Amino acid sequence: MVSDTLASLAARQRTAPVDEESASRLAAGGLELRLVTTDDERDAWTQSVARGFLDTERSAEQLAAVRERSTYRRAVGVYDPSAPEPAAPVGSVAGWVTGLTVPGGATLPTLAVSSVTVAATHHRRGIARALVEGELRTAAALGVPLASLTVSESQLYGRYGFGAAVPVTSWRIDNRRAGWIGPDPAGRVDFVSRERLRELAPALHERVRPRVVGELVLPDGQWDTFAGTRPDAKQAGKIRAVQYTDAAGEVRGLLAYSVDENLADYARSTATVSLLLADTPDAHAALWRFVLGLDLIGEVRASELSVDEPLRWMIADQRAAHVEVVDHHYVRILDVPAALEGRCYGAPGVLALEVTDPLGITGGRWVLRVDDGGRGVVEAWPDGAAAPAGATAVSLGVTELAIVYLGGVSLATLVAAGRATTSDMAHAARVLGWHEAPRLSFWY
Ligand SMILES: CC(=O)SCCNC(=O)CCNC(=O)[C@H](O)C(C)(C)COP(=O)(O)OP(=O)(O)OC[C@H]1O[C@@H](n2cnc3c(N)ncnc32)[C@H](O)[C@@H]1OP(=O)(O)O
Repeated sequence: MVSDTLASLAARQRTAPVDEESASRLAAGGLELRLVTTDDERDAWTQSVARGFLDTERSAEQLAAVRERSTYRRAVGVYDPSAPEPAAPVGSVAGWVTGLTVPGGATLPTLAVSSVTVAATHHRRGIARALVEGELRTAAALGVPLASLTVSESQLYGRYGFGAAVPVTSWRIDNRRAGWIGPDPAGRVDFVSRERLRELAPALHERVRPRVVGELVLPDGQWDTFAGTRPDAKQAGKIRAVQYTDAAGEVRGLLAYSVDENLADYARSTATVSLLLADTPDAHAALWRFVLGLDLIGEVRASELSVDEPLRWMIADQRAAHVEVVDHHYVRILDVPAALEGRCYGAPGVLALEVTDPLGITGGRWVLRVDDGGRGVVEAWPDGAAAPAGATAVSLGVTELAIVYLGGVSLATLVAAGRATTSDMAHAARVLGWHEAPRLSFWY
């Protein structure tokens, strides 16, 4: 459940004025930075975003569906008063405050950033930089400790302090070859309607999400995308929905997949899993077992799975699966002490941290003391003061701190890559590490 703090931060972020520094930087180039408020502005903004993401012009029905489902998001546009159609923004960004699961199971507020586009007529003039930096400063000023996003291109966001904290895997499985050696759970698997999947998924996700580091509280409207229940959904009828019910009669898992026929060899068609939500190991195993056993299917595809996905250990022939690791969920720390105190740690110890932030939002020096239970307390470490006796020194950029923040990448790896330094690599890596790989199961 979204806490009151999260809801109140989200409400304040939605209506906060645009960042003055970015507004004046853009004004110097003859451009205006504005919040999108009216329906007409929202529709024009949505059309610009669709074009920016190589999509088709939106129909009236699609615009209405977007309007109805995006009230939780703040939308900001950049306008060019000298353009022939000045009401159409030349730059866009959306952002909303939601919850991110961090090591230890706490849900911390994060500014989810999306829909960053700049018209091809106006690109490479600093518009995206002004939009992203402005939204980060606005969220930081409100006290939001983190920001996060998923990306179209990997090299765009490191310059703003975002780090690829949650790598995930994409799978292509030769299901005939794989061979099931996992469990055969006692519950039952049934096809259900997409509407039923839509109805059950939000509560099931909120049961699972606090246990999975890296997952976000999902805006309600996104479930319509998974279930194909938006009025404007494309090819919604391709989505097949399945539920797993345990022996006690409780629904513990949901699966959505679609099939593409192989016209050259019908018996080697492809099934693509778009959602596999499991509350128990039994539900997880039963749904994978079901999908790998589908008739007429020669390949099963799935993406946004953990780098440590247990499926690997439920198939007899691991080489039947081609697994690719991809960068997926990027995190930006906006408040180092709040972020560090929000998570738990892999081992006790004292770290003396020097963090640099090129945007000047949250760089500085802190001492992190982690107790035997893995809880961390952060103290200021003033410039010029010596580090506490016995502390392990760690020096890194805010991007690198974000990369290790969720425990998905070891500090030892970043040291080996020349992106961080420490006086005791093994100890610092153990403290900052976490026992489970993080995951984010969707794009936003
Ligand atoms: C969270 C999300 O929404 S991810 C989606 C990102 N958007 C897209 O992929 C849609 C298509 N692309 C676009 O709309 C634009 O090209 C954008 C938004 C990526 C960039 O917008 P621009 O206004 O051209 O960027 P801007 O001029 O502010 O450049 C900022 C920096 O990013 C760099 N940059 C911009 N685009 C790219 C790119 N495609 N590849 C590498 N670097 C880039 C610039 O060189 C500049 O670097 P610097 O300031 O460190 O010297």
